[in-house]
Amino acid sequence: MLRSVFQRPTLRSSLLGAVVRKNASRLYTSESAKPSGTPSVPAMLAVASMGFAAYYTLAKSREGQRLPRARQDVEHSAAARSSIPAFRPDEVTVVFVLGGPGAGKGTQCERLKQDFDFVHLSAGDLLREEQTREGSKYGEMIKHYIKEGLIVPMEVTIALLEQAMREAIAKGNKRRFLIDGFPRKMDQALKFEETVVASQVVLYFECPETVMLERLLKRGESSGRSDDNMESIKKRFRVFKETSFPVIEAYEKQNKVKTVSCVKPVDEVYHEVKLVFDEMFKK
Ligand SMILES: Nc1ncnc2c1ncn2[C@@H]1O[C@H](COP(=O)(O)OP(=O)(O)OP(=O)(O)O)[C@@H](O)[C@H]1O
Ligand SMILES: O=c1ccn([C@@H]2O[C@H](COP(=O)(O)O)[C@@H](O)[C@H]2O)c(=O)[nH]1
Repeated sequence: MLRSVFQRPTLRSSLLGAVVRKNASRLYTSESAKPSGTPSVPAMLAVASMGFAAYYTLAKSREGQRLPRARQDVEHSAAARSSIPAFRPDEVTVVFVLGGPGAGKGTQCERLKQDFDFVHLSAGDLLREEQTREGSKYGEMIKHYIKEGLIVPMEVTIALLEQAMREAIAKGNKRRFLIDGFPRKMDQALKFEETVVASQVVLYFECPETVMLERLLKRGESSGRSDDNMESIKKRFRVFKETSFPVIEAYEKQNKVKTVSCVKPVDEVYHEVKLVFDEMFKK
């Protein structure tokens, strides 16, 4: 049974299938859970085309930087494919690493990648990199979303993740990925699994808000992150609780979640995490 450290969000559909149906009838933009009415058709079209344009321009702008990648690869990338995933799950392993802001996901991933030959891809890091990349059309938008603790349009994040995966495969033939801090919203989870690759397991770091708050404020003393301050942290907690935690619940219903408490010191948490990985990924 998945335990939430938060007050439980409004009861969501119990099966992922139900979530899919629910999401299909609702317009997802990038913003986190806000009470929404039925959007107008022009609004839906506008947002959909913005998302597509965002993805397309990002893919285009980075095309030249890619490691050997044929034109047909671009044409088969997420924007163009309808339902052909980029990778096969028997060739590429993806572990989603989820948990509240400051739970310790990045810290544990850094340990795991050393012991289990995984590539660690933090969605937040990729977005921050894109935010400061010279010439990026999305820098300002990403900056705003991060400061406000909102979820960047999924087309941008998925394109960055897919590209980073392709680069890791081309560079070192690495095929195991820890995707840290993604998916944060149900539509991202579904789109990633449909267009990139299905995940194998979800590692959920459970941590009370009080502990995360203390860690984030301490990290904020030196991180330079625009969102490691009380105002942004509160917003990030709310988005996690309302939008991201339901993703974990949905995966839990598929029996894909391994939960580890992140409250103890780093080494002790890692001991628990290693037990999970030893069982699943021992060479
Ligand atoms: N088990 C732990 N005990 C004490 N401090 C920890 C522990 N794990 C991580 N930290 C510290 O807490 C802070 C947040 O950790 P980390 O950056 O790994 O979290 P995160 O979940 O990746 O955060 P975010 O989602 O905001 O990127 C860091 O300063 C880290 O050094
Ligand atoms: O899939 C994602 C991941 C992250 N974001 C945005 O980045 C910040 C920071 O993420 P961390 O994982 O804490 O580094 C997050 O609050 C979001 O604004 C995103 O939009 N989508």
